[in-house]
Amino acid sequence: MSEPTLRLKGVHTNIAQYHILQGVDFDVPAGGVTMLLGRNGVGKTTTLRTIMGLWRARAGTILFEDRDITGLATSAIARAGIGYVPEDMGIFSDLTVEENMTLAAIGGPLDPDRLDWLFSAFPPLKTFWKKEAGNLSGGQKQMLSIARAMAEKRKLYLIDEPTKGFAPAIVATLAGALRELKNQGASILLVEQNFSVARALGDSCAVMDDGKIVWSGAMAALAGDHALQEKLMGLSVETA
Ligand SMILES: Nc1ncnc2c1ncn2[C@@H]1O[C@H](COP(=O)(O)OP(=O)(O)OP(=O)(O)O)[C@@H](O)[C@H]1O
Repeated sequence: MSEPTLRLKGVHTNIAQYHILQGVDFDVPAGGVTMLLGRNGVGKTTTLRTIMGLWRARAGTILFEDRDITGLATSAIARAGIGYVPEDMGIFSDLTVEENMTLAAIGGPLDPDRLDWLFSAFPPLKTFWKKEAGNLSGGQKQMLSIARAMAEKRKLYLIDEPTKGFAPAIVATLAGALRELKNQGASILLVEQNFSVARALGDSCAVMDDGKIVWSGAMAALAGDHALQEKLMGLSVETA
């Protein structure tokens, strides 16, 4: 396996008095999709937020391309080359789609070729370019949220439950865009409860329980072992 793009070593995070991450260790290989799976409430979102510096690790190390990013400001982590799609989408409802996209491009103006690609992946963004984001449907808001993280080429994308609650056609559009991003050579760390999407997109996989990684390996190995899925993730996995 190639050198990891991201490495977490013994990461502990507290939220208020609660000890949520209890020594998280895993690697995200360079290129391809790493799934972060596990039951509800085991710490997946907290892991992504800790990587982005939105929660502070109180112990442990986070290395991005061999650089220690633990303790850096979120803006510095983004500038280092990590894009983040939060579970709550993080878009500005009062601003237009265009303004949302323009603000997301932290390095300068939007690249026209990049924008053309995003329009082909997410056609509603072109249709509603001058409209307020608050007027978009839920699926279109999610497209905007993902497109914002993709507004500039990044080395690593952290994406939190992008398909949650959406109809199959929207799920297919979102998954198709993530596949294209992967085919462009990006590294993606993806939290996803829809096991069909996880199986279709994932190359490697880390499974969390109770604030720790309890299994890691090839996605194909987990996808082919129903007893292991049941043991690690129980009934929270949608196998449809
Ligand atoms: N702001 C907060 N204040 C207090 N506890 C929190 C807060 N955010 C998360 N937690 C707790 O931290 C634990 C881990 O939550 P987290 O959102 O990381 O889990 P998750 O694996 O992403 O779950 P889900 O699939 O439900 O999003 C949960 O017990 C949750 O209740």
